Amino acid sequence: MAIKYEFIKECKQSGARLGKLHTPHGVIETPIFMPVGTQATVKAMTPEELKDIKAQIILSNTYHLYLRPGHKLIEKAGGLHTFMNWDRPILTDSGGFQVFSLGDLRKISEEGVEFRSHLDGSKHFISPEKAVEIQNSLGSDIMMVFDECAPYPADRQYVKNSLERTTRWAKRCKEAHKNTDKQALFGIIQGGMYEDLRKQSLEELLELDFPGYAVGGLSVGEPKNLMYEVLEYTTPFMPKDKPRYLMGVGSPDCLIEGTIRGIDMFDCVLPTRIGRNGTAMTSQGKIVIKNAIHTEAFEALDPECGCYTCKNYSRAYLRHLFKANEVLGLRLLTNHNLYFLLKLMEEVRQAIREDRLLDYRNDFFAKYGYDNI
Ligand SMILES: CNc1nc2c(CCc3ccc(C(F)(F)F)cc3)c3[nH]c(N)nc(=O)c3cc2[nH]1
Ligand SMILES: [Zn+2]
Repeated sequence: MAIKYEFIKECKQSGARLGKLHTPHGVIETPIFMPVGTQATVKAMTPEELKDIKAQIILSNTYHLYLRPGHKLIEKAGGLHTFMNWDRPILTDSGGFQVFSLGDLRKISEEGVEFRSHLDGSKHFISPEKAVEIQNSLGSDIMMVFDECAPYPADRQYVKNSLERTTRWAKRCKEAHKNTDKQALFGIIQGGMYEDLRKQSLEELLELDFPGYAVGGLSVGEPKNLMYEVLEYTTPFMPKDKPRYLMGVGSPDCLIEGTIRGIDMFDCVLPTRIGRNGTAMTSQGKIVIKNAIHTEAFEALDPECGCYTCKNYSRAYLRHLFKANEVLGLRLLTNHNLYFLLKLMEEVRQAIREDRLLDYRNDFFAKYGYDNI
């Protein structure tokens, strides 16, 4: 068995789940936030620094690594864990979302997707089988099926046709997946914002009996309340004894609201992306460090934060680094933002243990403000 999900308890106040995900590269406590490492690196962070802030699993990407440096090269290097010196769990996305959102899409057919590389415009073709082959070469602990993430908004007929093809592709991925004892393949539920189509997608994928399921097709520009609504009529029908991954979701409010609605795993580029352009998530809401008000602010970024950045540097220094375009600036802010979200999820897990996640949510928003990041 490549992975084993251990359900520990449900929060009496909110229905959120506490669990453990056992993988060949270690145990992951859920609910969990997964740092994004698109090109085999969580930008500006070394694996040791990721371990220091208690990152348990990171994400990487089939589409990017296939285009550069190539999955065959990484296979020759001994797989992605060896190549990037990360010996804890890795989850790879299948590339479907990236092809649709990054590549210059040529056309989708039953066979797969033809696209031009966003790097050099060269023509490529990814099929479900190819997406599985790439992830088998990378050796990730958790692989995702090749799916189509329908755009938002999209009309009902398009979404229905798309989810049905995604199910056929999921079946082909399962048949092409060789390394089942070491690598777990997760199904991805589509169906847009249509309750009956979500149910259809889930039922079709349940028949294929994946070890874990992701909720795809969300965080694609829809209002947050609509995303929450889709979760409310989808997660209750997902297997209780298997992990649930909400793809592309990671602002603080969504992590808490998603956990309350039964999600176990999250990812998001926000903490690393906004960290590189000088925005910090703090317990008092977000801070734009280049703002002049921080010029002579000699206090920590976040007085309540225990991270390396907040223990050793002032806002004035961080502002100076960003104004001077110094690399250390984005490293320190990335470190803080990742620590902030990982710490948030640790507090969420503790709140579930003590059956008080709704209270935790109210306290958090009272301080943080319900504005999103
Ligand atoms: C931002 N919103 C969003 N992101 C979405 C993603 C990408 C998630 C992802 C995975 C790995 C990485 C890596 F860079 F770290 F590798 C980066 C991002 C989706 N992925 C698939 N397969 N189906 C979906 O239906 C889907 C919906 C998504 N909404
Ligand atoms: Zn900090």
